[in-house]
Amino acid sequence: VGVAARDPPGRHVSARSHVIGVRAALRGVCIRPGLGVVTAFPFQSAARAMEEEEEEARALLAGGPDQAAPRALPALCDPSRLAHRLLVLLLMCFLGFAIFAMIILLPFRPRLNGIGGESLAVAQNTYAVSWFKGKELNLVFGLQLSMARIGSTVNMNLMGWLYSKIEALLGSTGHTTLGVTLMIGGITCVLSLICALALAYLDQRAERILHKEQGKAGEVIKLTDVKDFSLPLWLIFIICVCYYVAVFPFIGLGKVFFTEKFGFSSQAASAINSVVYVISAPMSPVFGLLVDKTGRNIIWVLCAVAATLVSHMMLAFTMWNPWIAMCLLGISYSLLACALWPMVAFVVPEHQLGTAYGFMQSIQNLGLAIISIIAGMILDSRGYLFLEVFFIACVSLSLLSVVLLYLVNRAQGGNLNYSARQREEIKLSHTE
Ligand SMILES: C[C@H](NC(=O)[C@@H](N)CCCCN)C(=O)O
Repeated sequence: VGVAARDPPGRHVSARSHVIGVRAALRGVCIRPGLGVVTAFPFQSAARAMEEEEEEARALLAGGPDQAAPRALPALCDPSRLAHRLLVLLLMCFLGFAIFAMIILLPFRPRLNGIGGESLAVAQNTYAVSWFKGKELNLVFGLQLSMARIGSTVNMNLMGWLYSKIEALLGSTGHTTLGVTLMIGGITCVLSLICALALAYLDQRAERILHKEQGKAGEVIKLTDVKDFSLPLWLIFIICVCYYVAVFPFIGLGKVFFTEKFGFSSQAASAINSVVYVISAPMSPVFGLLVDKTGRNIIWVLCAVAATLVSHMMLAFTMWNPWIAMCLLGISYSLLACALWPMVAFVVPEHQLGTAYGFMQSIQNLGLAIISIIAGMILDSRGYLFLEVFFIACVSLSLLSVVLLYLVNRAQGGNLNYSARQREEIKLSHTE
């Protein structure tokens, strides 16, 4: 490769031409080092290949706005480099941090945060896949979840303090103090907005620079895409609904459960009830990294759902210290969130990702709305043991769906359970 080369008219060409020569050689062209004499075989197609390559080189060297830019850009501004992806990741995380910090303030917090939080989550998931698929996707989901949890925790701890400071400053309680506190909390949304705008700009810029294809022929986004969703995707949805209905509504009713069944004080019940989210903040990125390094998403989801089942059984049928069960729930929930949500990206084409994630959130929330009502009714009429048995049934259904997903994926030769090495090999073969 390193031989001196001259093009046919005798002009010296740059090192890039060596590469061009070698590429041409690979296409069936023989180059005689030093002389720049090219023997083509077959001549015409090789000459065409050379012409194409030289045209490409000229465009690059001439500094065409799109083609040349990525080579000249510093790492932080180059969308194909890790440094730039990390910048994008930072924006994605702060987008979630701020909005979830604010959501926790809303008077209708239990689910009604639908318009803001859930739509944001769809956008965040779609950005994550678009920027990190085939790279650090599970870790990115873990980090996003972690930042959302930190946002909520910071907020829960800060807002009471802020309210009392404003109360002391204004010398009164009531709506003015509450309004000012909420107003200050709302500033976090401005931070979110800035992150969202920056992300939108960087995303469009990357599309332009990297020539990411948008809306190829036939790739129109339609709501009716839903009817074409594959069986594995539907199973992912079922796992999601059946799993989350046994976690979020349980935490919603958990405080009373711990006071009534285990005789905890109100403060201790609050502490144990929040441990699931407290664990998920540091553990989600760790599990995300683990899933990235090992692959095998279905197996991790299976472990997470099975561990959740054990945790609910401990809470239902034993009087063991409930901290053990709740810590297990926290760990398994963090693992599930990192391994389950990124799987969607493996079973739908990129242009349907937003629809798929939107649909997943919708049915998750529909399930949560219905099950929360049913859970309340069971609690009122039958008490906590029945309620726990109900949650155990939901998790068991989720477990069954994971096993089905494993079998379907295997039968169809799907990629959901590939090891990290298999994924890497496939990526390399596509690059080649
Ligand atoms: C990752 C998973 N996300 C959800 O459940 C979404 N519905 C987003 C929730 C956003 C806050 N309402 C999770 O939080 O475990």
